[in-house]
Amino acid sequence: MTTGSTSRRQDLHPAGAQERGGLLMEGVTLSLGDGDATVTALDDVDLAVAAGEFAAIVGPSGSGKSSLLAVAGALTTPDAGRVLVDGVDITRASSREKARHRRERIGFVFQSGNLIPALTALDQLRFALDIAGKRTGGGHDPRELLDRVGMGHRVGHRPHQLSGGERQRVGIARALVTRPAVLLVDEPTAALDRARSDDIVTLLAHEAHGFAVATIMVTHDHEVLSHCDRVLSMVDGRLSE
Ligand SMILES: Nc1ncnc2c1ncn2[C@@H]1O[C@H](COP(=O)(O)OP(=O)(O)OP(=O)(O)O)[C@@H](O)[C@H]1O
Repeated sequence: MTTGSTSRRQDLHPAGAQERGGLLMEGVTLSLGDGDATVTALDDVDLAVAAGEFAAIVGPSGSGKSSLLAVAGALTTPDAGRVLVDGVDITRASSREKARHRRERIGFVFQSGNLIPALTALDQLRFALDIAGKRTGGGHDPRELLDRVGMGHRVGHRPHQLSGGERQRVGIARALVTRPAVLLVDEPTAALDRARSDDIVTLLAHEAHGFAVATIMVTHDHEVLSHCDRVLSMVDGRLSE
């Protein structure tokens, strides 16, 4: 773990990474609920995650971590502030454009893979490419990517034929196959034991650096933080280093 000094960040960037914009959030504020029940889920949040950087966000339950991922992923529009993904302001986009940004520029990894039950590992990735309009170009080769994440021997398996760690590997490959600029990861180790949790977070760090993806992982698992380049804390909707 480092504090993310400039020199370290530059060291982490593979060639070409500087051409990508990563994630930038400026003055992001989000209120949820109505009337007396209104909660400030995000309170003037500033965050810059560079291409190829792997940042973790920790904080107590209800502090705003999921809200931050939702705003960064163009799922929720903030009340104020702006969010740039690879240089594009997603807060000003129409619903249709937001959906396109999500498909083309943003990858999501959930707690336990969230794979489609009927599809093989290979088809999970092909389907993601289809949805992003990248089946014939612009994405990674699905077989090569599955091989890279250690799943080359399981391409024909469906989710129920895979272990929890294997499902998570396929979920990570699926999120990366479209070559997103930003990868948003929500509690990826919640369903895994210690050894598999370390494997999965090591893989995320490797791919964030190798593919120059700005990666944000929300986690309650403090044991995996040593694999991250930066750790940020969220308390009452405010983010601090
Ligand atoms: N749809 C909603 N309507 C009203 N308040 C909400 C809504 N969603 C979340 N909140 C509130 O916003 C705040 C931030 O919630 P958020 O889910 O972002 O926290 P979190 O840090 O992800 O929590 P956890 O670690 O438990 O998942 C909390 O006070 C929560 O109760």
